[in-house]
Amino acid sequence: MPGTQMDVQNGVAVISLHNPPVNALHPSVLQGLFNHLREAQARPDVKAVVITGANGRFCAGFDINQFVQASGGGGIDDRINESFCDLIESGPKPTVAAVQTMALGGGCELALACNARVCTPGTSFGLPELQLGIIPGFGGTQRLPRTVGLQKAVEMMLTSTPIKDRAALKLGLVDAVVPAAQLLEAAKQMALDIAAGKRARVQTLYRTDKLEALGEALPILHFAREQTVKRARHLTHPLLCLDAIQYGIEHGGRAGLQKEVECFAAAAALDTHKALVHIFFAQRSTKKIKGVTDAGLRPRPIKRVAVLGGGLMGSGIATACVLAGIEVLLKEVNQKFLDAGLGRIQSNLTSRVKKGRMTESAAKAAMSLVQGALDYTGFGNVDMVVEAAIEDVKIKQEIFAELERCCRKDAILSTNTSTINIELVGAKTTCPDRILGAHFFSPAHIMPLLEIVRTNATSKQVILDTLELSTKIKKTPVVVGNCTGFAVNRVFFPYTQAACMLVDMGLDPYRIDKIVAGFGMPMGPFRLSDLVGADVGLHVGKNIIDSFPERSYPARIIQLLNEHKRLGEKSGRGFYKYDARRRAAPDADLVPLVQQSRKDAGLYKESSPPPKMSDQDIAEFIFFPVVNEGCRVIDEGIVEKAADLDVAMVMGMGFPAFRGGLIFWADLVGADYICKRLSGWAQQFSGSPLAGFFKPCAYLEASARQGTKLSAGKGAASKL
Ligand SMILES: C[C@H](O)CC(=O)SCCNC(=O)CCNC(=O)[C@H](O)C(C)(C)COP(=O)(O)OP(=O)(O)OC[C@H]1O[C@@H](n2cnc3c(N)ncnc32)[C@H](O)[C@@H]1OP(=O)(O)O
Repeated sequence: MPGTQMDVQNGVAVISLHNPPVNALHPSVLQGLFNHLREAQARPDVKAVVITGANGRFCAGFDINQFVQASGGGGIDDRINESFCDLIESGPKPTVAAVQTMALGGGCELALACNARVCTPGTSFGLPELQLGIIPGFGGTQRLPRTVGLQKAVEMMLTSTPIKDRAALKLGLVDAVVPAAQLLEAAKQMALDIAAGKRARVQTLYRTDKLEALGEALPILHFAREQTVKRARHLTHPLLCLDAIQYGIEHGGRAGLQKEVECFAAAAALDTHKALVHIFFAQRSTKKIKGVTDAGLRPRPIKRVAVLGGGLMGSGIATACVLAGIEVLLKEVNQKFLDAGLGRIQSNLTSRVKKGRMTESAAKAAMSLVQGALDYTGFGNVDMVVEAAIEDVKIKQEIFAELERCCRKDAILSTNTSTINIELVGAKTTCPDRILGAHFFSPAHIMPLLEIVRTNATSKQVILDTLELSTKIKKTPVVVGNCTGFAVNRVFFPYTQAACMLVDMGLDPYRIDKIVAGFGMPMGPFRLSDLVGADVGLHVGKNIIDSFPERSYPARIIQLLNEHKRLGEKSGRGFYKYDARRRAAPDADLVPLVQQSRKDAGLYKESSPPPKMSDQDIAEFIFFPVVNEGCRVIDEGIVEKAADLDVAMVMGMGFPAFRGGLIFWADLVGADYICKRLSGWAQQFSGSPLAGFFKPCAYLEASARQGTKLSAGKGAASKL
């Protein structure tokens, strides 16, 4: 049961938070804390109080589960802030926080309310509430600026980025950093020193020495607001956070606390908060696979990986591995390609050094983990192979047959194919249980998602080991079933196809891109097509069309771009034209291609006006077919749960996290509405092959009819 414990020794009451694994502030922990504080403040044998966390961790903040269970901010109100002021910051006896490992969110706010803080090396301090769609609610908007200065506090809150012990010491967020074994003693001594008047008792809420003068503070806040509107124009809660900070600066910390409560409640009422909390838990639940992670197996460590192919993908995968300390054997077909592959890994590492993300010596150490190879010598030593050769079934089949001969009998054999059936890839082997897809997204050392594609034959152990690898190389894994496009590319195929259809219907591609970016995607479908390359688009599109001909729109414009060598960014022209710095601009030369595509499609006559469609119509025309395909993927069991698809869409395609992922968003819109709109378009195109593109699938229809949530999963919506 979550709670607190109190132990009084030599005049100091040590109160520890207990709620494994991260001592989150569950209401019963807060209740226990306040009860113990009241007791300690009243007891004559207590001179001072130390607050710490059990099991080597201080606290990761308010219990986020409460936001799911209780609506409207999980029951956070101004009574908690009053207790922080009256029992921790300004009670009769001084308080010191003894912090290990982490003080995040409410945990950091708790530490800030104490009169001093001591921590262990490596501890992180931060207020990451904004990443959950809320703002700090236990006084962080007031106490952090008064501790580290406004500029730094605003940066920490708006970016949700924690700082480490050394930086915290420099900024005055902690008073001392001591080894773990000395933490409690140091904190107790500091508390007694404050009680004895040997050390000043700091009540942060009333401090002004670290705050910039009003004339300096207001421009900082103004600039932060401008930047927020520019970078996160869909989000309100960062502005609410700035409102609370500003109010406190103008009216004092105590009034600021009141404003913080109001702003917190306003943020907590928004869908953004619900969506981001959903993503927080969904991201953690992708690692829990029924029948695999609960099967009592232990993951085998992967220390050596062979990567086949040193192209963009292979070199990115190799980079991700060496960054995690994994040895890599990079194989290429000839010395020239091998040198190019090694060069790419080196330049990935150099770029990290330039950005200050790693030291030169760390980059050198990482590069030393890579060994080049032109044949399969050395493959007998690897724990796993990731094949990233060209997308050709025959070549892949030969490679896998060779891998079975050269690798250990327990080595995992994976392919990074984005389109080819995994069973086909392994067809010429006798070890289907060791074969799976490890589908990385480009650039593989940066993109956070790893689709782990299992076939019916892939063993639990192999899936478990690959899950472990994903954690090691800092990727979020999503385990998916084997089908064309797997989860991400399959669900997203209607995205580009619907956008191309709109162009063929007479709409301007640049308007479409603007609307889709306005929806929250990092870029519109045409800008994305240019980034990926029209040649890649054509190749992937062909696979999709071959697999799902009854619901595909063969986008002629992509073919025309290929014919005219307008492959996108890499060739300087695609839907857009690009300058030397790869900045995109609309291109008038695209017009003849668009006209040709429209002529071929026969959906629009140049002499008539384009159809009248609002921005919302356009967004729905593009995203609702994507939802429809997502429903099929859930229904077919390609993903284990809808939340996995949400994570895959956010991390693989940049679907806005603040909308909670594809299916979470679709449920907010409503299955019934989506189904009606799709049926309307299917009707509009009835008699033409396009009707199939929009036809609602059985799962969506059943959800709409029965009023069940799309996220409820397979079986929830009976198709009868
Ligand atoms: C009023 C206040 O201002 C409001 C708040 O405090 S809101 C909360 C603010 N705090 C945060 O946002 C921190 C969220 N947590 C994290 O960033 C990371 O979990 C962490 C850095 C603490 C630990 O990361 P890591 O070691 O990779 O472990 P991770 O898998 O993320 O978490 C371990 C478990 O703790 C849970 N957890 C982490 N923080 C939690 C929290 N604040 N509440 C409830 N559960 C939490 C996770 O859900 C996970 O549970 P699981 O094992 O059942 O899946």
